[in-house]
Amino acid sequence: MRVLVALGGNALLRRGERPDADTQQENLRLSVTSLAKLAERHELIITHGNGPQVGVLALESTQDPNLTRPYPLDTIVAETQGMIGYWMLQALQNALPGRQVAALVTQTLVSAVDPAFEDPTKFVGEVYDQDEAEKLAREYGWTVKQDGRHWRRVVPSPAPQRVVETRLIRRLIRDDILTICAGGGGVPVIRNDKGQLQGVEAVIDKDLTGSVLAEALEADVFMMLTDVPRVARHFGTPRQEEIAHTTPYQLRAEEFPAGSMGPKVEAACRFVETTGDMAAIGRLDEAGQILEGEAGTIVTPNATWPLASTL
Ligand SMILES: Nc1ncnc2c1ncn2[C@@H]1O[C@H](COP(=O)(O)OP(=O)(O)O)[C@@H](O)[C@H]1O
Ligand SMILES: NC(=O)OP(=O)(O)O
Repeated sequence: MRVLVALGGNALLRRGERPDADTQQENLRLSVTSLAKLAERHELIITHGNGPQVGVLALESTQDPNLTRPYPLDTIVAETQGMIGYWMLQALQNALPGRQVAALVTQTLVSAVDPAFEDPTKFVGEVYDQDEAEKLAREYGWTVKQDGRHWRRVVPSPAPQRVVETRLIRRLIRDDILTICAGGGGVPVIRNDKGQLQGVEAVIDKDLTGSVLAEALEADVFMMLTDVPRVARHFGTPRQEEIAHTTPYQLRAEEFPAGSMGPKVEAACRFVETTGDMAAIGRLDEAGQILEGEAGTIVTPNATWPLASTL
């Protein structure tokens, strides 16, 4: 089976950990164990988040006295693809000796007039208390918003339209190369009035890009791996109820938070509605069971649809 996996932030950083390189590399070394098992049996394409890392590099660039202006976000997303791509490449090569692995810098097309440019929603970087966040916003011209109990910087997050390097990725898959791509949702680009690719200041949601890429690559399964076992109704309340199997129709009747489960549910619905194939959301260490339909939240076109693993 062809499986596109979108790897959540906790594979790199657990809650409360400092974003040091060695911490993230060690976390990834453990995280790739379950991916390596999948890669032995399936055609795997891997994408990953970059929200915390974009924030670290953007702040570093903002505070660099040698720069006339901070590096733009498209450049910083490319930096995170290189950095996280390198960590993942090495972890996977060490877990799968002899296997060819590639980590690509890839771009994702967005619309230049996407309304998201006027309304930043994507959380990046560290969490602050309200006073500190507002001070940084004044100092650096950031927009900050509340994220649960904390405050964080937000940046525009336009809708992904297409991964520019889709054909190249397809060729790598055909050659049995385990490919890491579209990291951090991809470097956001538009086509300018001369028809040329040009970077824009944004961070695209990796799950939404994952869904677009999974469709373009004709993946059988689109799997989003995070730190909760299943999507839940009434999450975080005494009425919490985990969802084992559902459909886009049922999911669209519920509400999920914009900064976390919302984009995952939307990405799952879009993939299933467009392709008629299976999407899933669950824990990284249960990836194998999720593919068998024994863990995670499985999303299929209808309630009686056969699981991908039984086809
Ligand atoms: N209805 C829900 N069901 C399950 N988890 C939810 C729900 N609503 C919000 N969440 C939160 O969403 C988080 C996963 O989203 P996020 O942290 O953005 O993922 P990642 O960084 O792993 O891609 C979970 O850790 C959980 O706290
Ligand atoms: N780009 C992106 O969606 O990153 P996170 O998943 O880390 O927020």
